[in-house]
Amino acid sequence: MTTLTLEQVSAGALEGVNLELRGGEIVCLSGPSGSGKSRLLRAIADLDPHEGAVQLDDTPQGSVPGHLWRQQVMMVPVDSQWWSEQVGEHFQPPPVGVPDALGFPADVMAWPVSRLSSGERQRLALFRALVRQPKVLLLDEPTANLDEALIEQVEAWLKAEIRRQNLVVLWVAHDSAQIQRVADRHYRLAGSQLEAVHGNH
Ligand SMILES: Nc1ncnc2c1ncn2[C@@H]1O[C@H](COP(=O)(O)OP(=O)(O)OP(=O)(O)O)[C@@H](O)[C@H]1O
Repeated sequence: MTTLTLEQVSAGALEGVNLELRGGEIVCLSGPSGSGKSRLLRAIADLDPHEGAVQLDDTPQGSVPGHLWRQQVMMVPVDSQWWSEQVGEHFQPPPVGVPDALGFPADVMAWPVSRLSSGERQRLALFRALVRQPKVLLLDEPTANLDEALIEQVEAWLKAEIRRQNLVVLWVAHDSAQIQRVADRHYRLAGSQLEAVHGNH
């Protein structure tokens, strides 16, 4: 089973974070705006400098070039990046189909990226990350741009894929109802520390 280990990680205001995350388990992170949730995800993805050690199974983060690390430890930011004109050009090889839960018609791969709404971009960015089969998914508010009807549908799909692919998942969420539905563990950022939240989230 995949394990991601954080030992004495300090990034921004956060200090000395120790965490062990296991495949197939969803760990939610919450905390006030600006408390450092995205910054912690970026540190784990080797996108921001930090102190302390991050290790994926036996591989220390520093022993692998950043782009190769991120193939395994993949972050899906709230605002995803798109670099080609057509949606399908971001998927190599093109997927056989798009899961129904994401709510797209069959021709979505032929759509120009410029027509995508923020919610469509977010759903396609999640799909793009999952088809690349990383070992770790760092999800920054993955349903932030979705309407009520889609939130639970996308959540359920994500949850099923995470279990099926045994992914290690850190999921930043603000909505306590969502945390209740998806989290196996929940930590809140409080000042410079991560605080475990037990029972009723
Ligand atoms: N590269 C950086 N250098 C210096 N400060 C930064 C950097 N990136 C983020 N910050 C600051 O660190 C703090 C935490 O930012 P972060 O984006 O992690 O917050 P967040 O908890 O994800 O907030 P939100 O819920 O609003 O997205 C903020 O005050 C931000 O301005």
